[in-house]
Amino acid sequence: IVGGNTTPIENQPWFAAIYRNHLGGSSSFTCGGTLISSCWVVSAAHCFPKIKRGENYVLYLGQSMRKSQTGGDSQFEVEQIILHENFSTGAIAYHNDIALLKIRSKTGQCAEPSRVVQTICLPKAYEDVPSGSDCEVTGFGLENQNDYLYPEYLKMAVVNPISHKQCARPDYYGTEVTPKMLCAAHPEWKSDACQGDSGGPLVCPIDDRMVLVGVVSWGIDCAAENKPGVYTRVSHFLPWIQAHT
Ligand SMILES: NC(=[NH2+])c1ccc2[nH]c(-c3ccc[nH]c3=O)nc2c1
Repeated sequence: IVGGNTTPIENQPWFAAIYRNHLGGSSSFTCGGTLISSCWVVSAAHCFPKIKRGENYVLYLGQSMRKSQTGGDSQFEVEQIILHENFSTGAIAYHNDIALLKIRSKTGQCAEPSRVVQTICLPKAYEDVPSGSDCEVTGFGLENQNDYLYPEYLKMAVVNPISHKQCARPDYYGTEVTPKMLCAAHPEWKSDACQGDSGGPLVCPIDDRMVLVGVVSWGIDCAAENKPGVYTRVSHFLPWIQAHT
């Protein structure tokens, strides 16, 4: 996250941190995710390139610090990874960049709600978010696109959705951006998601509830002028989510 602030997990209790296990026992942070029900986390398909069986990934809920893999009650195995069947890579865009992860604790349980673990609400099918909304994007991604170390603490930034028309302008992303994507940016291009935030949540207040409006997907650079963050538009994938959970 470029700009924004550190945030305790209590403020984003649906946030999931996804790590890849490597041979030899080490693990590296891969992507963010969002808890949508006790057993299911939504993330981005591009986070799981050469689809490997779930055993290669481990997922933490309830963590405000990246390396504090205390294990125990907040650690989950990834039992199943479902990539959108039409996921594809364009010139700069990812298409249908959404994945579902089925999680399971060591004792075979799903997530238990607590002060630091909660599900997020899903939008209604094809529901639009009021433009100009103050939405929140959260993750352990880079604080500056020239960094190479991820921050230790979870961060959150406020960004505003922008219209498809504006985002499809030639000096923005042109025809690379489609109506199944949502663009969001800071009015002065001061904060944005960045590498490592992929898969994480863009949540917006709709009728006094926080709703999962976007999944961090792609962008040119981070917090660059006229280069908004691009998110998978969750409301356009509700039938798919319902069919697979
Ligand atoms: N500006 C943004 N909103 C953004 C979001 C996700 C990104 N993911 C990446 C990225 C860059 C290089 C390698 N892997 C990545 O995911 N850049 C990104 C930029």
